[in-house]
Amino acid sequence: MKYISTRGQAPVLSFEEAMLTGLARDGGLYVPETIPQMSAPDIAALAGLSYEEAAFRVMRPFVGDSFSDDDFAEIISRAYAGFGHAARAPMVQLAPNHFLLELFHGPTLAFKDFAMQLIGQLFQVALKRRGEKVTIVGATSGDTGSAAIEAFRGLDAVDVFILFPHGRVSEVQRRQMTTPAETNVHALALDGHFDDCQARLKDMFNHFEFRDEVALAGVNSINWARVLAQVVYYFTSAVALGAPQRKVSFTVPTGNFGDIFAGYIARRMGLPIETLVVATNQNDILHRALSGQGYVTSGVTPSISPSMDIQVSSNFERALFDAYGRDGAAVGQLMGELKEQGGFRISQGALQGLQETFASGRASEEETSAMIRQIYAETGEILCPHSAVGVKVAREHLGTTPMITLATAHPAKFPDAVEAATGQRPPLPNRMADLYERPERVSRVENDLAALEELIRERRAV
Ligand SMILES: Cc1ncc(COP(=O)(O)O)c(C=O)c1O
Ligand SMILES: N[C@@H](CCOP(=O)(O)O)C(=O)O
Repeated sequence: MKYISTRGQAPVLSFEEAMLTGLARDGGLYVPETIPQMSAPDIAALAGLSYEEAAFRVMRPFVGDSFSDDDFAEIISRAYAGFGHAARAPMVQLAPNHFLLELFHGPTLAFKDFAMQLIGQLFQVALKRRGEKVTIVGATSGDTGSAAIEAFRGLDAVDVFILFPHGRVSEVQRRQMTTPAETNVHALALDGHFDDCQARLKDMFNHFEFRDEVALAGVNSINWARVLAQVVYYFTSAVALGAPQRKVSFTVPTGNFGDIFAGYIARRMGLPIETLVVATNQNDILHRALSGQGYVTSGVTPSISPSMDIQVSSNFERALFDAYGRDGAAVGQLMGELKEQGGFRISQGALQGLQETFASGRASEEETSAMIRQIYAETGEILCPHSAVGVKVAREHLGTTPMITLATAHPAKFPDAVEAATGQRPPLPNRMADLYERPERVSRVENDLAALEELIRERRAV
């Protein structure tokens, strides 16, 4: 199995190389050269398996000879052992044709744990085998950072630096990043918003001298392995509702387009997904783009679903690559226009291709809050604001095909927004009950590439 860059100019890599490389050296994102297929009998055979067994079958073809069957099975088993629900990704029914896929039972209470716990294990095995050490730098709007820190804390072969937008993550998210005591973990509060954090991260990858000096690695959804791990729960949930005999649709609260892109990969593998609905908050660049208004950035507005306060949606590049017939030069040109002019027009043919798979919708702040309140009143389920954005948009797309909305975070990560909507303050799980008492360790940093690189050089121990 080989991986190629969306810009067509970087070396072709194996799964392990692509995982350890992160951003391609031409600035693009790695994608599989071909998408492995699962036949209807293959999909049907997932019914009744444990999450781990299903994960092995879905992901195995993408891994090639980077890991043996035994190693890969062991890695998967360790990755999900710490989840707080036997099903890992349980589903509840919200309405006759509408289901909620709860992806928040991992150690940091967000869907990011599904991928981050896995790549934590994959990195450990790969780095040990190679005798290498790396410096992981991550950009987060709140959840990726805490999941990465949890997955990599205390590991000898890794230093982890997480850039988060100062004052724009919830207190729980911040404390999850700033309270771990392990010295290989560094939380950096950047003066700016998430797009600034992600832009500086990509700048570091594109600054080869720095990248090579510190052995830079990335665990954002830049990293293909992150996307791959998220493909699994599309299969397990669809099969639970009758796939492959029965089609399903998904609505995905979306920011960086990684989670929904995993659904797109599941569909390309053969899973009968009718529609993938992109649900955005008021930072709605993806909804505007998919509605034919061009992909035009307009500044980030803080919202009650802060993890989705994103305007430069990294993985949309992967979708564009396919929509433009896998033409790396065309993608490179669009990304150049994005950088220089703040946006680009999507060609009619590419837009049509995207619209065959993706629908979209947005939720305002008031609509998000009202949806948390309404679902609590109707079902007793307390949604986090991101999941509420999803449910609101999903309800506008309900039809005869069962709809699965992804619940991407636990409501206790956003207690203020939830309490304002429902009057209920969701408690943290017992294992995190002292989070507010733990001492914090964080550095405030400027949005300045040279200063960030200097800080990382000084602090890294590996
Ligand atoms: C809770 C939550 N929901 C939704 C999203 C959006 O996911 P993606 O960036 O993969 O589109 C994020 C951030 O990634 C998140 O943390
Ligand atoms: N919402 C994310 C943003 C980063 O997304 P990623 O999937 O590319 O890591 C977050 O919580 O940090």
